[in-house]
Amino acid sequence: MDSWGEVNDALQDVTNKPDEPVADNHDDDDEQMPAEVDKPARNPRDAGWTEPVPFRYETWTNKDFTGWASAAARYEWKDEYGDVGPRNDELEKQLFGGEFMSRAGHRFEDLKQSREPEPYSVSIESELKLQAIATFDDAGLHPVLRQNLELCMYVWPTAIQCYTIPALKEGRDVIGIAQTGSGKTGAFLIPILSKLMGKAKKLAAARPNIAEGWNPKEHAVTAEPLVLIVCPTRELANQIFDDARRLCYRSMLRPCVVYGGAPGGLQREELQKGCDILIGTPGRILDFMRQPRVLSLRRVRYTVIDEADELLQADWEADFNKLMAGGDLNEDSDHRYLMFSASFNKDCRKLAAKFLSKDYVRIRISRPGSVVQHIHQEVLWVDGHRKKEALYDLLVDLRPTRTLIFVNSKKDVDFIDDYLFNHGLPTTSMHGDRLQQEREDAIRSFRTAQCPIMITTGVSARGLDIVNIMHVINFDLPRAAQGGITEYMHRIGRTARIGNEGLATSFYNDRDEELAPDLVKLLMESNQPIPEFLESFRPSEAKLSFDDDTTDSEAEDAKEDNNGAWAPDSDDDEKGDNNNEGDDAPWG
Ligand SMILES: Nc1ncnc2c1ncn2[C@@H]1O[C@H](COP(=O)(O)OP(=O)(O)OP(=O)(O)O)[C@@H](O)[C@H]1O
Repeated sequence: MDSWGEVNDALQDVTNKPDEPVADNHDDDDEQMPAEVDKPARNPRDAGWTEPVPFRYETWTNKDFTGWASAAARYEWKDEYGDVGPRNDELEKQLFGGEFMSRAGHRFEDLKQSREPEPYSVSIESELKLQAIATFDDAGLHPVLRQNLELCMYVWPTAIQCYTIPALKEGRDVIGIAQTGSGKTGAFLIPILSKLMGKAKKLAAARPNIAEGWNPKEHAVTAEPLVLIVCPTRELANQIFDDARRLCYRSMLRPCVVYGGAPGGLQREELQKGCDILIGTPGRILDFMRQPRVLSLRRVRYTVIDEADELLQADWEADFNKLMAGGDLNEDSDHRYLMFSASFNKDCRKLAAKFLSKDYVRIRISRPGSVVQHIHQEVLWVDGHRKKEALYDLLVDLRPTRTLIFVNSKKDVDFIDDYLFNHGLPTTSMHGDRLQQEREDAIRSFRTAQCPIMITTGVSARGLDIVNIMHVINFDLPRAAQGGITEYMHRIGRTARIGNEGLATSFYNDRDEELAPDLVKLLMESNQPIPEFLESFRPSEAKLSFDDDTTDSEAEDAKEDNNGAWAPDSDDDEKGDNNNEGDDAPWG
């Protein structure tokens, strides 16, 4: 897309205005898709879209299939290596050579720490005087890790990395909050792996010398990871595993990933080859914890909870406690806990504090729950009965670009996918009822742009980092039960990552009114246009207020501080905005 003006013209063609009402015969509770209306006119090929590609049943349903994401190649250490392993050109190409890795965009400057004035607010809560690093060279990183950052083409640290790296160096527990796509994964992986690389030989459990051959019956060991990273979805676990494979390159640290839906046997075998960094979804980690000969958490030094506010929800308390207690088996008191997310309200903060040491450091870059400025947000009025035609029009009117479409139910994912596919658009789709092989195929074909349009539920709202998603479409806006405005923020954060720009278009009609007040505040905060039909939801008070993790004393201070850009909304404090009872249970 060349100009946002061009985008705007296309968007105007799509919407029907609320002042020209079209009869909407939908029962409010009826989530059924409407019957097909007019056939779309333009051909996707004329619009430049590639041919649709069907799901590869023969490949993915082959019982001998071994191409699971969890089996991806990683650097295998040999006993005879000294401190650094030799290069492996083939693997290096696979790990770093990809055109499918996100690269820093032209707005990356906005994410850096040392700009005056900074384009975001920074709040550090700690009795430590935390000295942010300005460059990776300031950070005293292990040389192998430093080289791996170069291979990743990370030139400058982002603000959350600038503060988290020294906090971990000081040996503190951390809550890290920063906007979507601002490098939070690196913020925990870089300092942890750098610290461990120097000591891996001393700390890590014994493992087989795989280079001499691998026979599970003879060589299998119990996995005793030094790092446990827990996250809510399988796709996110795989993505963190990919980052860990890159950053562990040429070191003896061996990452593994475990998640539901994929063969447990294959994952067990990888664990039994030795595992220093374990990434996974809670359900599968707990499964392996019940097999003490396969997995023991007694050596864990770092437990990281990614998307922590999602995993801290009350529904998951029992499992969460078990996971955290598993790590406590480490008799050594030197065990750090870290929690990260782009959203964190006050309730989460209270819960989180129960698991962290008293002197934990809280690092907040920008307001928790805020949206990066380089997402262009558009809200269009589209009546329920013509949403799918509007979606088609939008897709063929804009220049083809990688597009992620969110709907609120699994049934509608299937429906919209069929509709667009049958009208010649190159779609794929994913939701929590799909077989794991279908999920992995969908992500792969979306990532490689074989199918540049993916339709999905909230299961893809958090964490997913796919290069060049230029457009996120909320076919349905999230309901309160699906996380409301927090979910909206995570969904649209799949575009405009690491300093790139992107567009988020949301279809709105009177069934979305419950979201309107929060949506308007978020649009105002991020300097986005407010459409006419949302004008009446503008807050009456001049200063915007939000439900975030600010404490009562900070709230008082903020009320007194008339210069502040934002302040907490004490009325909202009790609400808890993360009740994600949505469509897909996060625990894989
Ligand atoms: N310092 C850096 N320089 C360049 N690219 C980076 C840097 N740090 C991270 N990245 C890249 O930025 C992208 C986004 O990072 P990441 O997925 O960690 O974001 P996030 O803050 O966790 O987002 P979300 O809240 O959506 O989970 C990734 O592709 C990552 O490789």
